[in-house]
Amino acid sequence: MNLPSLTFTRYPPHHLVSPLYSKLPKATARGKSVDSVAIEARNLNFSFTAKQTKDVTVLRDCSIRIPSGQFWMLLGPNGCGKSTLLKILAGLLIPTSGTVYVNGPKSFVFQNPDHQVVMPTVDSDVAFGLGKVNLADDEVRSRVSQALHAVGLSDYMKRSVQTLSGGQKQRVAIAGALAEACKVLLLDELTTFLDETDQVGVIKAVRNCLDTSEEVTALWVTHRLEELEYADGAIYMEDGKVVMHGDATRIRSFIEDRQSAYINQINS
Ligand SMILES: Nc1ncnc2c1ncn2[C@@H]1O[C@H](COP(=O)(O)OP(=O)(O)OP(=O)(O)O)[C@@H](O)[C@H]1O
Repeated sequence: MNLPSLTFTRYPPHHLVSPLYSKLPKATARGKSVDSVAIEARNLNFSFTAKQTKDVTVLRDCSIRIPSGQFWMLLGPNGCGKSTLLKILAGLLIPTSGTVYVNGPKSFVFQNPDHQVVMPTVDSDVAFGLGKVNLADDEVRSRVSQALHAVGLSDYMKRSVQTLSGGQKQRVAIAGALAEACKVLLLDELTTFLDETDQVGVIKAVRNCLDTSEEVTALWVTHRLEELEYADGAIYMEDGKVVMHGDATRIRSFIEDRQSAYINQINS
């Protein structure tokens, strides 16, 4: 794969970067040709520092690469470091060492749907982030309308956000990111608090955004193996390390084998 010239942020500044693993992902998905990278992290290490106790090492030498325009999922047991990795990619945490490149603008959507929406109506919430750029009213309306269409909420434009389900609120948050021409969506366990209908609605909305735009890339943290059917690729972590990286079907089988072995072990 020919890599574009990427501007990496290097942590700490003097750190020497080792080469990427050779078995990073294939550059094709769902018939799309993929010729650029949206997210790349090399040799990330991260520890939480605490005054009273020992530092907690959370990420150990993690390297990932996600091609542009693809929907990837990040899986692993509780506490393995998924959210920490996502927050580093979002720029919300600074790694102890390693390098990070994420195409911008990027947007982080949190787990709790009630933390996503800030304005009284759907259209005003989607337009909220556009307030910081100087756009004509027509352009704002057009972006809001296109973004709501992409997440399947065109008919909800004037609805009070208080009347939305959790999944609809997540979709409004995603629409807000799309209205701001977001290139990378970082999505942290969005389906955790949702019922089954809402779960499917949110994941299909993300899949649809990517299918209708070559420009948007998404990384989705989840515990639900069944969601992998929507993914172009996946990353599996354990204990702060990237254990597998690439084909979603292969990763699903790997995790299912791991779970069966664990169940057999506790039953024997
Ligand atoms: N602020 C913090 N200070 C110290 N340790 C933390 C802090 N935040 C998270 N951790 C620890 O870092 C580790 C990784 O947490 P993280 O939330 O990234 O895991 P996760 O894989 O997303 O877990 P889950 O699936 O349960 O959401 C855990 O052991 C957690 O206890």
